[in-house]
Amino acid sequence: MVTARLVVLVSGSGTNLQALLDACADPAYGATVVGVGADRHGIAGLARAEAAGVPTFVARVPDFATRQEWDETFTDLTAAQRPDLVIGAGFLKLVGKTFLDRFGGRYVNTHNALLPAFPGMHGPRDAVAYGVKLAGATLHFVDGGVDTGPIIAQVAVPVLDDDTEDTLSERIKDAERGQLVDYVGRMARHGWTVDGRRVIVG
Ligand SMILES: Nc1nc2c(c(=O)[nH]1)N[C@@H](CN(C=O)c1ccc(C(=O)N[C@@H](CCC(=O)O)C(=O)O)cc1)CN2
Ligand SMILES: NCC(=O)N[C@@H]1O[C@H](COP(=O)([O-])[O-])[C@@H](O)[C@H]1O
Repeated sequence: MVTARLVVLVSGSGTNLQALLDACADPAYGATVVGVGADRHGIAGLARAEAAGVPTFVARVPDFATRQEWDETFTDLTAAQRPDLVIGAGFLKLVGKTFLDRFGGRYVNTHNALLPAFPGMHGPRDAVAYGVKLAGATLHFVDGGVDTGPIIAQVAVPVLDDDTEDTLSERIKDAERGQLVDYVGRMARHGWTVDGRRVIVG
């Protein structure tokens, strides 16, 4: 069976990455994590990759003279792993035109809000502050905007009266990991089509 090559991008604890690593241990899943990229050193996500024997790469924005130079280097480091799909899993850098010219249409991101509500860095915090009763996670293609690309899948969780940003974030992440594993596997095994903003997997 042909297996899809995944590069996963992380900035933090990497529990979504771990869920993908665990799923990929089964050959029937149809995908393999061939590289893990980050925008910072010293994060648990990189340690998880190293523990699994997966090559890692890091490029820090402050180490480059311009954001464009960072984007070009990050693109080259990602391309070196020859990914079929790039997965943003808690990756906290907006990528630029060079990256999107290379990987647009096969860069998917999991975001911890029900888009188009609450894009950006603080989905659960914004959901609690707004007072919504349903929150969740969105798997979407990445385009040139911030969390504006075509939506692949969404999963909802309740917001409880005593929720804080942290308790809601953990409830979302529990649901988000299952959705990510389910849909990345389906995309790897069956492919997908995009018609305008509508995404059909399989
Ligand atoms: N071009 C795009 N790149 C990325 C997107 C996207 O929609 N378009 N999604 C992100 C992930 N994301 C939320 O899901 C997200 C990540 C980062 C930011 C942001 O404003 N980052 C700042 C820096 C923040 C920091 O380092 O602490 C920045 O990039 O300068 C917003 C949304 C993946 N990439
Ligand atoms: N907008 C980007 C963003 O906030 N992403 C969120 O960061 C978490 C990473 O968790 P993890 O490192 O444990 O996988 C996830 O909930 C993801 O949606």
